[in-house]
Amino acid sequence: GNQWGYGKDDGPSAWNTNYPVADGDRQSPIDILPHQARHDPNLGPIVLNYDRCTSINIANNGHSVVVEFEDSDDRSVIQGGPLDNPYRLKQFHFHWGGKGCHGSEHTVEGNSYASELHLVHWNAVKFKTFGEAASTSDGLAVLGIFLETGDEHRWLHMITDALYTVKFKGSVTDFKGFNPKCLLPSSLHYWTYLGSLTTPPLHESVIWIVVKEPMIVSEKQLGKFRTLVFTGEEEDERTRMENNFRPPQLLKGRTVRSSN
Ligand SMILES: C[C@H](CNC(=O)c1ccc(S(N)(=O)=O)cc1)Cn1ccc2ccccc21
Ligand SMILES: [Zn+2]
Repeated sequence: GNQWGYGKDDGPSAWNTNYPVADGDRQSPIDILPHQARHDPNLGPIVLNYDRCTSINIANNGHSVVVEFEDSDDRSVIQGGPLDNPYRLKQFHFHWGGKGCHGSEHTVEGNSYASELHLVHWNAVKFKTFGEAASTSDGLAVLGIFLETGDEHRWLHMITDALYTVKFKGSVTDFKGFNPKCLLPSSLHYWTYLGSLTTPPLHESVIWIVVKEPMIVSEKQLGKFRTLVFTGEEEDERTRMENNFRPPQLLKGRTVRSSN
């Protein structure tokens, strides 16, 4: 099939071969210029109702580590801000760099963060399935949170302690009772713009909500993400999972709005 990755031959610069939308008009991520963002007083706060969220498993899909949620009802939704409907939490995952390098996808005035967390939600009011929402304009809302290195994050160990169970591509293990609300920074002020999935198939279906305040994690915690490998247990080469980020794409005239 359309094998893609983050290497020299199958990485972001080659994606447009199998996914021509890679050169489209609303691709993500982007470099955010705060002074050029339009402050919109009509942009209300983001509201997260995760209190009854149900995490199911944690998996290595060969591109990142993903925690999946039960999304058969509105038990965990995001609403408000730029969103006209509540969007259901489907999964969250991370993008990160190599040791001492940066690995966020969005950048701010050309500056990268160490990593970026994506909480992926879909519009179950307008669409019957995640797949349908993922391939239709504004079917998805992704909340992006930057990770910056500093003190240890008091709750991230719940994720990093499980990473050894999903070292290889294709591994999945139970991961119940985790509420990602514990990962969020204190302020949810954000930038928002219309964009895309940042990995193939790169569908232009995402309302991006990028939180301004980063969460702080320790270098040691971040290093545990790099113990994962892109490759399957049966493959002989072990390629460390790191630098799984797409670089910023052209804005092509889009407006980035800013909550207060
Ligand atoms: C498009 C989908 C696979 N891709 C994603 O779900 C996805 C989500 C978020 C991002 S990011 N980095 O922009 O936040 C990137 C890719 C395949 N797919 C199609 C139907 C479907 C049903 C269940 C699961 C996956 C499914
Ligand atoms: Zn992502």
